[in-house]
Amino acid sequence: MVNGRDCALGGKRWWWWGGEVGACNGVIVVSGDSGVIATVSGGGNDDIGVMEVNGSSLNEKKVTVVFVLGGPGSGKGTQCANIVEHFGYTHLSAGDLLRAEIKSGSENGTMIQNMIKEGKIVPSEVTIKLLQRAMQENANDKFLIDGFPRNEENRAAFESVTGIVPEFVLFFDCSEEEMEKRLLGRNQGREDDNIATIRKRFNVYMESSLPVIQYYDSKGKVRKIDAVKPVEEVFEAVKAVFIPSHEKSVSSTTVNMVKNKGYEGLSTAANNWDLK
Ligand SMILES: Nc1ncnc2c1ncn2[C@@H]1O[C@H](COP(=O)(O)OP(=O)(O)OP(=O)(O)O)[C@@H](O)[C@H]1O
Ligand SMILES: Nc1ccn([C@@H]2O[C@H](COP(=O)(O)O)[C@@H](O)[C@H]2O)c(=O)n1
Repeated sequence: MVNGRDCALGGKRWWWWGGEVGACNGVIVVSGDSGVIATVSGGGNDDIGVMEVNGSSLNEKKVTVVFVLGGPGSGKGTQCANIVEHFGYTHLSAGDLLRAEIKSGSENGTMIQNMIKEGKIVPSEVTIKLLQRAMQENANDKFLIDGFPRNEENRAAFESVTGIVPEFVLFFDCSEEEMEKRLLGRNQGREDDNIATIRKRFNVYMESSLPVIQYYDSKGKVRKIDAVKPVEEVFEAVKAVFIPSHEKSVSSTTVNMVKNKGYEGLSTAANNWDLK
């Protein structure tokens, strides 16, 4: 599976990978299968990830993660931009991180480029490392992870390496016909937005990604959105998922007050509020 070692410490499980243990910044780490424990202070090497397993913690930072899934072209990136603006999340697109890795001249660049051209899924180890680094480098503690996990290997490896369980999974449900039309019209110069690669991406989505969505559905974590509708209508449905339930009930109360008692000053805002 993933390159790393784990061990019990203080009743918790810890995982580390990459670099030298002594270079890690102020975190307790474990030096391998023998269970030798080292407490490290000072130093600093961003390539090392140390996480508490079985808790949503990343380098001692508690994080909230929402996975954003759906077929290629279902509108994940478009809606993530809206969510960032309205709800203060940081958007991490696995595909964008992989494309940036190609541009950076990384040793994995050629392999990643070939996988993307073929619509295939890059090994989890590579993608998870990019996601971890992006979360560690960002001061925010709320992340939308878009286009990940793409298969069972992605899902299981992310969970065991980071210990992060998603808050929920936002699933954009869209017909293949509509997705194909959108991808062919996207016009962002992406090497994989051609009909041959699009077909391969659809096959990978059906065979490998849908089972992941089904897995989370069985855990009651999927929030399904009808993504065939226009952008604004899709976002109305997305908002209803992100607005905490207590806020919804407060606005519901407000609407009832407006309806029952005629609070005219509040009526426009309250009536425009989309209650779901
Ligand atoms: N609801 C919508 N209606 C019509 N067009 C849309 C809608 N949402 C997004 N689009 C357009 O469809 C194209 C694909 O959208 P987007 O890049 O957000 O999809 P995606 O799911 O992130 O794709 P990928 O998985 O390939 O990265 C873009 O050109 C975008 O402007
Ligand atoms: N978890 C992932 C996500 C993406 N890829 C590769 O990137 C391509 C483009 O992804 P988008 O989300 O930007 O459409 C995708 O087809 C894969 O080749 C991946 O390997 N693993």
